[in-house]
Amino acid sequence: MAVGIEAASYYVPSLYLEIRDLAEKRGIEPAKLEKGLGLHKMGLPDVHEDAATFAAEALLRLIKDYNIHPKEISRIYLGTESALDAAKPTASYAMQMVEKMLEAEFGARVFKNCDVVDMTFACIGAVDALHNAVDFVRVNPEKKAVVIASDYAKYELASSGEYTQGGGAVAVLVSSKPDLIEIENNWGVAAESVFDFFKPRRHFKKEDLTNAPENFPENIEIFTDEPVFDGQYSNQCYQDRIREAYDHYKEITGENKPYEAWKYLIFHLPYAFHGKRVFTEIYSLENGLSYETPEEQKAVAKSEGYIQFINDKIEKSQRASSEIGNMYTASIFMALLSALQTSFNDNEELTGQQIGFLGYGSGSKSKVFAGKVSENWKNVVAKWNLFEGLKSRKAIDFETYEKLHRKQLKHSVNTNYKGFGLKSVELENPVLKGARYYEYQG
Ligand SMILES: CC(C)(COP(=O)([O-])OP(=O)([O-])OC[C@H]1O[C@@H](n2cnc3c(N)ncnc32)[C@H](O)[C@@H]1OP(=O)([O-])[O-])[C@@H](O)C(=O)NCCC(=O)NCCSC(=O)C[C@@](C)(O)CC(=O)[O-]
Repeated sequence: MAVGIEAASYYVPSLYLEIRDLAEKRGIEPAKLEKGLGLHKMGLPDVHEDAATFAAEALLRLIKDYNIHPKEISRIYLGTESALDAAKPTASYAMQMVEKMLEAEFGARVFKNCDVVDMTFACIGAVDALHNAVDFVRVNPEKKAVVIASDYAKYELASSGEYTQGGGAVAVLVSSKPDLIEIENNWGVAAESVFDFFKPRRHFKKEDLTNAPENFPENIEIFTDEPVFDGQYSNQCYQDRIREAYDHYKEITGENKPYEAWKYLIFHLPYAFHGKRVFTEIYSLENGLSYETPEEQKAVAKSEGYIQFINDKIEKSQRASSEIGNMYTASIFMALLSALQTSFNDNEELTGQQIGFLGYGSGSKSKVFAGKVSENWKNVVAKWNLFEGLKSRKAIDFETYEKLHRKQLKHSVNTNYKGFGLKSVELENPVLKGARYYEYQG
């Protein structure tokens, strides 16, 4: 039975900063960011936006654009690492926002019987959600599930992660009528617990710990919005995990060089050029090329064969990432949208083509799997207008960016915005302290 993605939609935050402006202010050569990492713009949430509003926007668009009856949705699985609360799922906030918008047409609490949950494993959480949703539909072919990937990738100012920031959401409808892409049931998996990138949630105090060792510092403050990370080590973990998951995929499928059959290779993209930079290892192993020394690795990356391979199989998936930045869980889904939108715009025919996916989440895990493009794919893509949509965002200057980052702005940059927005956070009432309230501004 065919199971996969029937429909897809996305939301990108309404503001952006030109990467050149950041490079200039931080004293970084713009060519390093543009030509080395493939960065052009950095997508940024306005004051009223967060992972919940991104998710709600993408979900509402999915329902409206494809005329989905919301009661047909049995499950909403949200992959995120930008959770707004450690207990109440971000999916529940998104669900409530969308329910309110649908009330006039479908009545109150349209998702009353919908199974809603968050899944977290850094950037691979939404691939896990997809994996689970696909399994769910395989067992229940008459049912449908929505997977949402929603995140805000925020790093410390002036850190090496700063220029890779971004955000947004992608929502997909998973069913046994996969009009966009059928997902095959072969999942290469590789996991290892490492500290390449993580977000410790507590402010540690020695007095709070019953068994604190003698040398435990009196008070450690760790802020939670921004990750603790080691950039080059995270690159290495990513490269190791995808190699292991790719090997596992080969073991499961018995295929020899699976990537050769893939029309596109869709990676988790922490920045646009990451996939093409790390795939050199698998490419070398598959083609019997030496990959030991840095010189040999450079030679593979610069070889005519590899450059042709990138142009054919990876480049189109990078385009949206260059304009948005890291979307964490949503990056791999956006890379798929980017490749399909480009093929659509170029009038290419993709029906029946196989697409390979290489997901990664820090901490760490990779999943490698494949899908087959369906006959109706163009009808699904026709709703996106991805690159046109990106043009409607508003550019901000560097000073505004820094204030936004430091949470120093009291009002939205786009006062006349249209869409979901955070209206208030309860600070006084002890039984509601921290509750977040959202409204739609039409
Ligand atoms: C990603 C890094 C490590 C990059 O770190 P970096 O130090 O900014 O850059 P680099 O030195 O690794 O690479 C710069 C590239 O620019 C080139 N370059 C240099 N100068 C020029 C010039 N003038 N003209 C043209 N090119 C130039 C240079 O040659 C090189 O290209 P190469 O040749 O190696 O391919 C950093 O940005 C970082 O720490 N980011 C945050 C962590 C991260 O994104 N890690 C990625 C892997 S882990 C992951 O993907 C998971 C994650 C992060 O999404 C989180 C999750 O799972 O939740």
